[in-house]
Amino acid sequence: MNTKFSFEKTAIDGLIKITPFNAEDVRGCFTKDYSKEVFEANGIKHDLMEVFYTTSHKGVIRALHFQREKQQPKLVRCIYGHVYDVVVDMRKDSPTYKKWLGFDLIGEEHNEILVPAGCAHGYLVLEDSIVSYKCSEKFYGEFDGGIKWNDSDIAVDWPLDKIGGEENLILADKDKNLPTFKEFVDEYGAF
Ligand SMILES: Cc1cn([C@H]2C[C@H](O)[C@@H](COP(=O)(O)OP(=O)(O)O[C@H]3O[C@@H](C)C(=O)[C@@H](O)[C@H]3O)O2)c(=O)[nH]c1=O
Repeated sequence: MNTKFSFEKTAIDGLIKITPFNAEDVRGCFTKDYSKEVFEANGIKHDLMEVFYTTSHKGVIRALHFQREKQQPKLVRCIYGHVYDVVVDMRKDSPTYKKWLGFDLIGEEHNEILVPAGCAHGYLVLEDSIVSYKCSEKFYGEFDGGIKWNDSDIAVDWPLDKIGGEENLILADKDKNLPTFKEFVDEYGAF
């Protein structure tokens, strides 16, 4: 069965849910998750600058990240496994400023999201996973930033029950030491 790309807007402006082109046959599945031409035909300009992948164990949280300057729009897909992916709108002029949305990104479903500039992004790994990123801005280490995954102002409802509780959480030291939303905004301002 062949299915075309489909694009679905979300409550956060510029955050789009995408079902890629998939063709299944007796061998398995062919997936095309980015096409400049198809994206542009659907009103989405996303020129690739960098592509990278992260491999994570069940229980990892990588969150909530952004670049303080030159923010990176990114197309995010779990190519293997299952993650609960979260996007937080950090744009002060946005009607959904401080709102978060969560999505199950599942390898077998091939679904992906386009995270716009000005949003924080992260995920909880529900099964050992590989996540791919296709960014339209390059990585600037000096602007690497984020806010705490469990910030009380933002109050993301992470499904920690699906990893057997918070005691099973795996966090990098850098993510343990991120500022709160308020600390970040007090120092740098929102986007
Ligand atoms: C993101 C990134 C990291 N690095 C380096 C920095 C560091 O030495 C090593 C690991 O990077 P990190 O610990 O920042 O990886 P990680 O915590 O997985 O960072 C990622 O998290 C998710 C949620 C995102 O949305 C991404 O944009 C990115 O921020 O790789 C690059 O060289 N290029 C890159 O594009």
